[in-house]
Amino acid sequence: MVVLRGLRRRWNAYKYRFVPWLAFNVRRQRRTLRYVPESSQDKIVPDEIVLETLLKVFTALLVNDFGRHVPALSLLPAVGRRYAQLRSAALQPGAGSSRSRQVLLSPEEVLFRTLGFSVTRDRSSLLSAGTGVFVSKGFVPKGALVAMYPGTVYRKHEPIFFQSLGNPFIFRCIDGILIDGNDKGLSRSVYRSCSWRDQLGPFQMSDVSWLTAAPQNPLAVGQYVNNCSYEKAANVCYQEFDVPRHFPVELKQYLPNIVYSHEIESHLRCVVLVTLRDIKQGEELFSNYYTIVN
Ligand SMILES: C[S@@+](CC[C@H](N)C(=O)[O-])C[C@H]1O[C@@H](n2cnc3c(N)ncnc32)[C@H](O)[C@@H]1O
Repeated sequence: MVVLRGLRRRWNAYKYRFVPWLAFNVRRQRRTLRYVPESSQDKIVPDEIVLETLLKVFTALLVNDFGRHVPALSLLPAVGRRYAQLRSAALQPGAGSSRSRQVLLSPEEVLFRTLGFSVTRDRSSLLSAGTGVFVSKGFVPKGALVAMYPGTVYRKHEPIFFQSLGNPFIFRCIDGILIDGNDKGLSRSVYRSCSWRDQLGPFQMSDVSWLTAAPQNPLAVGQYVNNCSYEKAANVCYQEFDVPRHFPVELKQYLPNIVYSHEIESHLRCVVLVTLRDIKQGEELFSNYYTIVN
């Protein structure tokens, strides 16, 4: 009996890393476990709002990190001019005093000043669930973008077998696209290598800092959100977002996703986490691992 219970506990902790089990259950349970009604294909947050939110946060991060970007920005005059406009808009009276804006703030503080909350990783409130993600400051209203799911983006036929072994961070989109959000081992090396491959002169086309303990994009912690349970209902949900081609090149350095290969022209797939209800400071985020809105 004790042995059986032990085995069951180990399986419950392991099954989310077992890709065939995940694939089977996503397909089988999509109908019953989705938080959006079957009749509705609408996203909880429209794409335009997701884009607007990302642009707002990324611009604030760029403005805050001004010194580091001056050499790169001066190489592309058009981008430099756009950046100068963004910066002066951000420094206008009413957008915070210019003196306080000159000080380099932590990314979490920039997020708090921009969206009214910040999120961080910490020990989960669930026993033996490892790390989780918490609203560390402020308040997140229902229907807001609260985090991003970082990682390498694989299309169906692309080789992910070795990266997937014992990997609990593989996220499956409804159309079969996979996102590997593991910040360790082979997954980490693949992400870094793709990121170097895509670098455009001084411009990074993606953010590699989510692989560290101090991500420069503070939203890029969604891979650490734990699964809901009877006691802890889901308060966030996954939503797919394709990055439009016109996304500003100077802001791509904050995107925590990269495509594994460039075989065909396609949009970069991101997955964002959006809130299902108001979430207060100190609360942990919980998702349903089978809930995706495409
Ligand atoms: C994507 S990871 C989430 C981050 C993880 N907590 C960590 O510290 O790395 C998924 C893994 O977290 C653990 N986990 C997630 N939700 C859980 C829950 N409700 N109860 C127990 N463990 C959970 C399982 O080990 C699962 O394989």
